[in-house]
This record gives sequence, C-alpha cells and structure tokens, in this order.
Amino acid sequence: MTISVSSVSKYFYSHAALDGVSINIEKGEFFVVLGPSGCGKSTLLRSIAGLETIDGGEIHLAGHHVAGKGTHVPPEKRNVGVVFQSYALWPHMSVSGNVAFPLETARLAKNDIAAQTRNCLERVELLPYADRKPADLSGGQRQRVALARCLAQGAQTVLMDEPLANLDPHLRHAMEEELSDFHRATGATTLFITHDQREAMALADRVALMWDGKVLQVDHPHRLYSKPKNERVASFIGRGSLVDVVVKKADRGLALIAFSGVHVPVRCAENASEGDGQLLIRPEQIVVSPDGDGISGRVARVTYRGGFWEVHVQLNASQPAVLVNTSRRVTEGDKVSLRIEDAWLLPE
Ligand SMILES: Nc1ncnc2c1ncn2[C@@H]1O[C@H](COP(=O)(O)OP(=O)(O)OP(=O)(O)O)[C@@H](O)[C@H]1O
Repeated sequence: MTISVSSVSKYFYSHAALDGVSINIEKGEFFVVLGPSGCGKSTLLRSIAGLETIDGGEIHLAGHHVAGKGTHVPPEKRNVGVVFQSYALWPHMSVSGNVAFPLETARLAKNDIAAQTRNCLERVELLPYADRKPADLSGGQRQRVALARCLAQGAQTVLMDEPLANLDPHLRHAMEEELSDFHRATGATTLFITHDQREAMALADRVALMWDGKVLQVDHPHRLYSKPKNERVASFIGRGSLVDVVVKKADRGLALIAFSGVHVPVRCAENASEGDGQLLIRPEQIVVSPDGDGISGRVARVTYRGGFWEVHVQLNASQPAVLVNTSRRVTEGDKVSLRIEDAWLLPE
C-alpha cells in the first residue's frame, strides 16, 4: 500500500518531535528514514502505525485517511506489520506459536493455520527451529521470526524500527541481504528506520534524511551522496570536504568556480547563480600527484585504510584541510598537487 504523510506534527510537551513532516512512499518501495538519535524517526513510524496520535497534518494508507483532522484509526485496523528492535516476540510461546498468533487471532481453521505457519517459517528458513522458544535463538533468528510473523499477518506494508541494531556486525550484513530478499519476495511496501547510513544506502530505494523533527531531503541513495541539498546533508552523508569558493559562471547544471588560485568546472543545480558558494568534494574525486600544475598543498596527516591512504592536505591557511583518498603513498610534510576531477556546488 502507499503511505502518504502530509505536514505531520507531533509534540511532546513543547518539543516538536515531528515538525511538518511530509513523505510519500510508493507501493512496494523500500523506503528508509535515516537520521541521528532523537531526530524523530521512531515517532514518525509510530504515528504511521497508529501507536501515537498526531497533533497536525494527515496520514493516508493506501489512500485511506487514518490519522489527522480528528481521525485516529487504531493500529490493529491499519493492516501494517511492525518489527521493532526488541523483536517483541512472546517469550512463553514457541517459534511456530509466535508466527501462528496473528492467524489464530484472525480465527482461521486449524489446518490452514498449521499450513500457513509452516509456509512462513520455510520462507525465512526457520522450519527446523519451529519448536524452540525465542530465548533459545540468536538475534538474527529472532529477527526472522518477527519477519515470519509479518508474513503470516499478510501485511502488505511492513514498518521496521532499527531491526538490526542489536545484531553483531557480521550478522547485520547477513540480515541486510535477507531483508532485501524478503522485500523482493513479498513486494511489501517497507518503511525502515535506521541511524546507520551504510545500512540505509545498502537497502533503500529512497532515503529520507531527518534532522530535528524535519525532513531535509528525500532522494535515491546515490543522489543523496552525490547531490546533497545543503551543508547538513553533505556533512551527514559520507565523507568529504566543504570549501568556500567563488562561482564565476553557472549554466544548466555546470559551474566554473575559482578556488585556491585555479578555475575548476564542477556540477551544480540548474538554478545555481554566480557569487559565493560552498563546494563539496568527496575524497575519491581528487587526484594526488607529487608535482604538477594543480592546486598545491602540503600533506598534513596520512592514515592507511587498507588498499588506500586517507590523506589530509592543507591548501592554504584560510581553508580547512581537504580529505583525499589515494593509492599513491605519501608522507606527512610532502608537497603535493591536487586535481579536482568532480565536485558538487551545494544548492543551499
Ligand atoms: N513518549 C515521549 N515523551 C516525551 N518525549 C518523547 C517521547 N517519545 C519521544 N520523545 C522525544 O521526541 C524526540 C524524538 O524521539 P524519537 O524516539 O522519535 O527519535 P529517534 O530519531 O527515533 O531516536 P533514536 O534513534 O534514538 O531512537 C526526542 O527528543 C525524544 O526525547
């Protein structure tokens, strides 16, 4: 189902946990809400699930008005499955009991319940564990029980609140792949919440970056990385250097900027204008050479990152050092020349 959140606000006392949030999630989309701790991600998910009442705006699920303007459809009537970080499994029930629970609540025939439970457990490869209690499973297995229960519920929409946060890094990777497979197999509209940008990049069709109760940018992961809207998005997503530049010319997505004594062509928004600007340069977009006619600087710090060196190069006193990835070995104090191969002029 589609999820439409329009200008939603939610206050806790005088604090706006959600401050005019609008997002539109398409049917079957894997949509990730990313942001630092306390920015309102969980509140957004809980508002969509019906676990919070909202103070302003509206929410529609599959075109049905479920929240806002005096309406609050209860969670059990919204037909969305929710998977929390804590899994929320019944500890006294077996794995199959947990998965069968929504089917029993729906008063299906005994045979149907058994067959569907089996089918759901098979899909998450947990059939051999059907009789175990949740306490006797690993974190990843418990997560899969929670997913199987969503399957059993027949929810065409699944909301996941940091479901991988409790897992060790190795298991997280494996579960990411399983979640992708789960999404592909079910085609369920998925809203996934995380503060881990690597996880967001790996899983999302689109990402909404949240900050202090507001959505800063909604975009495809590669666009969020290559074309961030403003300084805040640019600093949160990936690594890179932000430098002050003067825009000499800007025309149809291409700008000529003056920076550290050279002129460089860079990418920019269609409506970019001349004057002062801020340039984002990712570390892999700069080429280092020992000499040359590029921008001259001095190596301030070198860190080996396995396969490449991460180098801070000081260009001049008025700018912060720029970050460069290079496979060329350099040492602190070396004079180097930098060539900017690609960069993005921030629109805001
Ligand atoms: N029940 C509540 N009562 C009072 N304040 C709350 C309540 N729930 C959330 N908040 C506040 O609202 C803000 C947003 O919280 P929320 O849990 O949505 O953030 P989050 O982005 O999910 O954070 P995290 O990643 O740490 O879980 C925070 O400042 C939080 O302290």
